[in-house]
Amino acid sequence: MRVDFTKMHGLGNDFVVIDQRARENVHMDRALAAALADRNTGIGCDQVILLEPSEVADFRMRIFNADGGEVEACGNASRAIALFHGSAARIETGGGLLEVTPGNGGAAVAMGRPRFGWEDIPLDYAMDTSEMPLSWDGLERPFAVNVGNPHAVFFVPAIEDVELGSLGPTIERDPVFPEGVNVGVASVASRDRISLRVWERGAGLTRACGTGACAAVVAAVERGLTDRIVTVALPGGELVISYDEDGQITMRGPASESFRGSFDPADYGAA
Ligand SMILES: N[C@@H](CCC[C@H](N)C(=O)O)C(=O)O
Repeated sequence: MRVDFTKMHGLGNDFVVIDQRARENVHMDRALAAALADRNTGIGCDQVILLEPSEVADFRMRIFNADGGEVEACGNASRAIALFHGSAARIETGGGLLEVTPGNGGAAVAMGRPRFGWEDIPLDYAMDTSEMPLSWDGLERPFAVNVGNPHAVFFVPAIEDVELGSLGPTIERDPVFPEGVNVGVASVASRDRISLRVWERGAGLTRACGTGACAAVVAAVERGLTDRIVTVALPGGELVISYDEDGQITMRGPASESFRGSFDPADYGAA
């Protein structure tokens, strides 16, 4: 049995998309997702995305990180799926309902409202999430926020000076984050522009992270560092994030498709 997939991209974040809205083609689990995502022996991607029917929205999007773990949200994949679907849609995710509108070579995504409670991130114990009283090798006092998935954002003078490749995994797996965390380092260039690098939970250093961009802007606005509409420059390109007075986050940016193919799950160890 062969399973069709589409390779999609959002600013260098890349996805293997499997559409199971009409019927289930494959049972996805941690081992199969990790095997498909492997860049040496699999198709290669940052996240495997599964589309399924939904009872509460137009369809459901499931997200598996490159390590195979299933997670709640993926901003860049949301734009890619808007493009794949081809028209405006409401999408059910583990992190909440998203509204996507394709256009201008990408999409706008209404990402919902951020959550700031320590139990919502989640953290292991109560503390001020807007300035966590912790540090890791000079990276200190992150802003923790859940934008559908958990993020810790550190504001630093220069993002390229941070050893994110070694500090990222340490912070991601610190017991203070019982479900792990995505780690962002951000620098504020002006009231409407920041630069950002992200170590993604379960995927490592990626060229862009859409939810990371949302988290960084929410953190910057809440700390009074920027206005509410901010261009976020990531290694893979730019996103525009707005965080309105009502607390709603909207992400705008590009997405693309590169190729379609098929695979036999048995070649990746699936029964
Ligand atoms: N690439 C993403 C985020 C994917 C999930 C994340 N690694 C997590 O574990 O929460 C994005 O564009 O938001």
